[in-house]
Amino acid sequence: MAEVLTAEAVRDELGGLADWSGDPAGITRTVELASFPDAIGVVDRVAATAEELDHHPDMDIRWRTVTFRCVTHSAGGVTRRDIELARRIDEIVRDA
Ligand SMILES: C[C@H](O)[C@H](O)[C@H]1CNC2=NC(N)=NC(=O)C2=N1
Repeated sequence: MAEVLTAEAVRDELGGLADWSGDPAGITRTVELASFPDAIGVVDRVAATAEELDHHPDMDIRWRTVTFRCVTHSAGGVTRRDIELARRIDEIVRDA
């Protein structure tokens, strides 16, 4: 099973993930899209990537604002898999 990162390791990784915040309990990013359909489009693309990685973010949709939370539920905290997922979410948001 993937190991939960230390607080220091999460802080280091967040240095490369400027739009994310959090700690070993979870990392989050909130994004406001231009419209509700745009928000759903982003969620749909993130869902496809999550299936590809077999690693799934929590996603909270409020009209055109989406909050992503990455935590490895089976490990009980943030692992490298969450950092990779966050990077992939950033790519999808960048292209939206
Ligand atoms: C069998 C499969 O790998 C697991 O159920 C995966 C699926 N996606 C997951 N996603 C997340 N975020 N945490 C998990 O523990 C997790 N477990």
